[in-house]
Amino acid sequence: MHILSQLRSGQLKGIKRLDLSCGLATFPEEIFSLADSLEILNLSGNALSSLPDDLPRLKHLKVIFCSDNQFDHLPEVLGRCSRLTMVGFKANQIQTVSAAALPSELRWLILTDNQISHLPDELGRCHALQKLMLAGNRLQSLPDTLAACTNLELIRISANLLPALPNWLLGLPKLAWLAFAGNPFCQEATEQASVPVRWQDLSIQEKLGEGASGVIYKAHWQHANGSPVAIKLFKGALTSDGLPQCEMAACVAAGQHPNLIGSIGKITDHPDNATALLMPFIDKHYRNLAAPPSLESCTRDIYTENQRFKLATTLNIALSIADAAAHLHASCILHGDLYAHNILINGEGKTKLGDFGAASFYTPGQTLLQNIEVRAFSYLLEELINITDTADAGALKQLQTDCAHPDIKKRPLFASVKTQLNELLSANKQAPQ
Ligand SMILES: Nc1ncnc2c1ncn2[C@@H]1O[C@H](COP(=O)(O)OP(=O)(O)OP(=O)(O)O)[C@@H](O)[C@H]1O
Repeated sequence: MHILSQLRSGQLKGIKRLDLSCGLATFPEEIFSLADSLEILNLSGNALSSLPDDLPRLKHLKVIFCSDNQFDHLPEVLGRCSRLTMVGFKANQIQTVSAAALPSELRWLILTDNQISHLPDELGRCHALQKLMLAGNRLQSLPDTLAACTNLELIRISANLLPALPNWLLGLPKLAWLAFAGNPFCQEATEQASVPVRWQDLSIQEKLGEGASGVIYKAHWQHANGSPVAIKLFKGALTSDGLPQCEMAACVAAGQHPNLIGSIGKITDHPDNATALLMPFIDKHYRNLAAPPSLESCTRDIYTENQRFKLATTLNIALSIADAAAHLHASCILHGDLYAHNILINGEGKTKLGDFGAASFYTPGQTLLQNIEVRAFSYLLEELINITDTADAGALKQLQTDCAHPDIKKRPLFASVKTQLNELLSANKQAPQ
């Protein structure tokens, strides 16, 4: 984080990224002194309601974040910033998004947690769009023109007022991550008999991890016979993917599976009325398979450079995740965020899929939605193949290509994926090592 005096004194000359959060009510003119270098401007957490008309003077600007400010419209000047590819205006009071506000090279648009009831048809002209985050708005419809955004890979439309899931979603050839829970058309979760857990019966210990939506703590629970548990304490009423109560409902409904982190129950009686979920504790030998996407990679996870697997390990990881996904689909749950960064893995290659923040319930009549998740699996498979030491990944690559088929109907379902992976595992065991 930078401070205003550094900017004013000229200390920041030449920087590519500026982060300023200091109660700004107006855009500091001094930012233009960085016009020759600035690519990423983060003004989140201020009191801004407008941007200057001459913003395009920041001629290298690629990314702008203005989350947690006071905008009531998406500033039209953004549409004139020719290099802008990422626009993040989460948690404002935006009601109006006009066509003029959309930069032509837009890849990533975040308008989560606003008051938007209408989006312009011209959004469909943003052909580079890969990531569209609209959870927590008042949308009653989406522009049909979005069918032309064939590069869209991730869509969040949870917690809106949509009467139905648009048909064109199933025609998007690259769509892999979809979240739609908390809309009027959605299946209510059948309330599962989950164990009631009282906050008073828990003693909180160290922090285990933190994501955008919550903080995870280790804890002891009176009824756990001495074994540790984990708590996810949600940060707010809305996450970047949807509503905490939808996440908890899906996590509880998912039940038990060896490759899911799973849940124990919903926590009641939190002193600040925070939403919280009790989960089994996953021991410290497990770590995240990858880190979440960067601004550059947009939709693709980041792996550490020296991470390599043998073919047998890759096949086992793939099989365990296909099995977990098949288990979820058997209960009509779409995970919605099937990503390596949501998979914990231990030294023996055992995996646990977690984070149900983007999960949605679908009806048995919407089974084609499963094929969207199969595309997410294909990305995971592609990444795993890239870090696998083998001269013979041909058959696995073919499976990956099939799972990524641009025609959603031609992708295999997870049951078939599992069969194929089992065959590959048997063949690998018989091959000379
Ligand atoms: N049951 C658990 N036991 C141990 N560690 C856990 C457990 N659940 C989560 N963690 C740790 O906490 C991290 C964050 O968890 P999680 O992905 O659920 O948070 P999040 O807020 O939903 O993240 P996101 O940014 O994707 O919304 C995980 O990556 C993992 O390292």
